[in-house]
Amino acid sequence: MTVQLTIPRPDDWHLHLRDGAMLQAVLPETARDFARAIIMPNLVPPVVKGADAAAYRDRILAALPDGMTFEPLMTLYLTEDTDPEDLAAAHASGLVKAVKLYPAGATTNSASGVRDFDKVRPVLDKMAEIGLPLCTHGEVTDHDIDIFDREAVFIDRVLDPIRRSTPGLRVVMEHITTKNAVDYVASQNKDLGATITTHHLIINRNHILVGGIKPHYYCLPVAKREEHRLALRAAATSGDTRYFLGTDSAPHTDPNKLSECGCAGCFTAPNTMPLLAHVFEEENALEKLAGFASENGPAFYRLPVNSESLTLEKQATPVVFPQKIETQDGPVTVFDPGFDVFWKVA
Ligand SMILES: NC(=O)N[C@@H](CC(=O)O)C(=O)O
Ligand SMILES: [Zn+2]
Ligand SMILES: [Zn+2]
Repeated sequence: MTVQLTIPRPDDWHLHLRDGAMLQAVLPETARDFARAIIMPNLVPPVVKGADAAAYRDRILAALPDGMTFEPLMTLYLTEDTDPEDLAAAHASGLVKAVKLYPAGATTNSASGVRDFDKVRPVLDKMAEIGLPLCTHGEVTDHDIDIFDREAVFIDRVLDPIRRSTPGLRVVMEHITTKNAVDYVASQNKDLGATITTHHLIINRNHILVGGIKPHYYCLPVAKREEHRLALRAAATSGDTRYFLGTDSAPHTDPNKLSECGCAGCFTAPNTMPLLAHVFEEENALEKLAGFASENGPAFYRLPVNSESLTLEKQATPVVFPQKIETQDGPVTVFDPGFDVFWKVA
C-alpha cells in the first residue's frame, strides 16, 4: 500500500535564486514544488532599492518556464545607506515583503552589509511602523568569536538589543542552527519567527568533518553539534507556528564549492520536500509538516495559505534523485542526505 500525504502547496521563506544562467537553471527546481519564495537579495551588486527589486523580480518571472507558476516575494538588502522612504514605498506597492540584514562579512556577498547598527536605526523604526519584517542572518563577524558561537553571540549582542530598542519590529531569525536560537524564540512573543533549513535538520558538524572534509555540507551558519540538530528537529515538528521552512537553498557551482576557499551553501531545492517528509516521519510528526512547510510562513507574513496542494508519496524502494543539475556556469551538486529516502513528490 502506498502511503500518501497531501498538504497545501508549500512556500520557501528563504531562497537564493542568483541571476543569469544560474537563475535559469535553478528556478524550475523550486517552482516545481513551491508556490512562492522569499528571494534573498545578496546578488553582486545587491538588491538595495525598490527599483532593483522590481527589476530582479522581472528577471525571475522571465526565467520561469512556460506552464509553471511561481510568485517571487522580494526583499531588500539593508545597508547603512538604505533610505527609509524608498523602502516604505516598495512595501506599500506590494513589491517588497521583507528586508534582509547581513552583518558585513558574515556570509556570501555580504560585504555591503551593516557594520554599525546605530546607522540603520531610522530604517528599523520605519519598518516597525509599517509592519515590514526584518530577516536576519544571525551571526556576528568578530574575529575573536569562534565560528560555532557566532549565532549565540549575535542573539545576545545584536538581536536582543534590536528587539528591545525597536518594539513592534517583526523579525525572522533566518536559518537557525542552535538550541540557543530555539530557546530565544521560546522566550519571545509572536513578533519573532524563525526559519529552519532542510539540511540543518539532517546534518551536524560531524557530517562536514569526520572521515574527510565534505564541502557540499559546508554552509553558513555552519552546522553545529548533535544536541543543536535535535533541538531544531524538536522545534520544526513542535507545531509552534513561529517556525517555518526556509530552505536557504544556495547553489554554487562545483568548482566554487570544491576549491581551496570553497563557497558556503547547500543546494536543496530539488529534494527538499521528500527529505522533509522523511525527517517528519522519523519524528512521528508527519501531521505537522503542513504547518511547517505551508501554513506557518504565510501566517507570519500575513499572506493567505496557497489553495493548491502538494502530495507526497512513500514508495517501497529508495527514490533516486539527480546528483547534480547542469547550468551554463557549471554543474551544481544537489544536497545528498546520506541515507535512503522513500518519499517523492507525486
Ligand atoms: N547559507 C549559505 O551558506 N550561503 C548563502 C548565504 C546565506 O544565506 O548566508 C549563499 O548565498 O550562498
Ligand atoms: Zn544567511
Ligand atoms: Zn541564505
